[in-house]
Amino acid sequence: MIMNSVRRAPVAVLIGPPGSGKSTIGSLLAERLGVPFRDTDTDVEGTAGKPIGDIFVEDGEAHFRELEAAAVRTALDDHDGILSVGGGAILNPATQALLATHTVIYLQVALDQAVKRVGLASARPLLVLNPRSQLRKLMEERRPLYEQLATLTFPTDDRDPEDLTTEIATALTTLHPESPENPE
Ligand SMILES: Nc1ncnc2c1ncn2[C@@H]1O[C@H](COP(=O)(O)OP(=O)(O)OP(=O)(O)O)[C@@H](O)[C@H]1O
Ligand SMILES: O=C(O)C1=C[C@@H](O)[C@@H](O)[C@H](O)C1
Ligand SMILES: [Mg+2]
Repeated sequence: MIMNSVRRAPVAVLIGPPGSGKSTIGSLLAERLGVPFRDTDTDVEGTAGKPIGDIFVEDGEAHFRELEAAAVRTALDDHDGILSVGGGAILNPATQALLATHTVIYLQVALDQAVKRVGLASARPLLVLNPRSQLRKLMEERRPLYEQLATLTFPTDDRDPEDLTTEIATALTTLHPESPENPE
């Protein structure tokens, strides 16, 4: 018997700047759709055996970006749920090319809200010194890439995470009505 291998691919890949809610909304969305959730930041930490902050300090950002590109490539091949990628993963040209063949959800956030949100969350090595100006700079640099790669875009400012998750789940069901996670 010859069996063709079935391609596994994420239901959707979440992109956006730090604090846009990729990890938070990604996890809620996966739960809502009954599929697994994966976050490449967590995969990179697993591979390196240490937190992202330590990778930046001990090995440098360039090494982190190599681990990140490999983690994204593996997850895109291997994961059939919701995938969140690190905020800067879209800077890598090979990753950009891979994402062009997937359903990509861009979570938008305004600078003010991103600053408040990252202030509440765990350490982010790129935002240790003057988080507001660092965030502004990276958001301005990356915005065109996020926009170019997005299949669907959702503003997240002043949105309740559960309500936003409902809106995204509905949009995904409309986009892919035949998917197994969307039974009639
Ligand atoms: N829609 C939202 N409204 C209010 N707070 C939110 C929303 N989405 C996320 N948050 C909060 O913002 C913080 C950052 O969210 P999260 O870690 O999900 O962002 P991220 O995009 O994964 O960031 P990073 O790129 O650094 O991994 C968390 O404390 C989270 O609870
Ligand atoms: O925006 C970025 O460049 C980053 C975002 C985080 O998700 C982590 O991937 C890391 O802190 C770098
Ligand atoms: Mg995250």
